[in-house]
Amino acid sequence: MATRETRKRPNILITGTPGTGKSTLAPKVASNLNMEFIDIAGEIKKFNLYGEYDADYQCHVLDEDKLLDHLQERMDSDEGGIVIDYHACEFFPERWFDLVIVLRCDNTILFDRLTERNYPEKKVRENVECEIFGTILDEAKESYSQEIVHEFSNENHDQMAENVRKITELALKIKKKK
Ligand SMILES: Nc1ncnc2c1ncn2[C@@H]1O[C@H](COP(=O)(O)OP(=O)(O)O)[C@@H](O)[C@H]1O
Repeated sequence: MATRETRKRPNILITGTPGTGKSTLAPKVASNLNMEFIDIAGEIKKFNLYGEYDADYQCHVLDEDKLLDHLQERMDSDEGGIVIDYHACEFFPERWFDLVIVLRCDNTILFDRLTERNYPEKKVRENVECEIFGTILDEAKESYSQEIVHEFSNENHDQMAENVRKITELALKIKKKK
């Protein structure tokens, strides 16, 4: 079972409210660092890692234990070098990550992005409120050591390019440390 001290290459979690740009940015970071990107949302669907059906939101609910079991072998490997993105972070084992990146976005920009996805009005509102309250950032700070949590605004393409550069730099610094 690898730790931050034993892992050959860093594992990176990109998190943030839905719509903050995780699935756009994470593959770019992985490619920049020649690391593996795991598409969590895709794997949940492909391997049916669901629990019960939520009638309110008319969708299946993730079974977190099934997801953790599914990821464990790769995430506990001494190799490391994995980038994942997910809109929650508190249920992953703290030992899995060397960097936790929380993407942020102005709530009006986020509102437009989520509306464009045709989310139901209730789901748009709840996600925008979550971003206003900084819920994901709070979860990250409560779940991981402060020094590995970084918050980046991700509102336009210049910021995305700058964020890819900064995250790459942070990851390479960790690699050099070993
Ligand atoms: N930095 C950015 N600047 C402008 N648009 C962005 C940026 N990041 C993502 N987007 C756009 O915002 C929408 C949501 O991005 P996405 O990566 O799907 O978010 P998430 O994976 O966090 O839900 C997409 O239409 C995407 O093209």
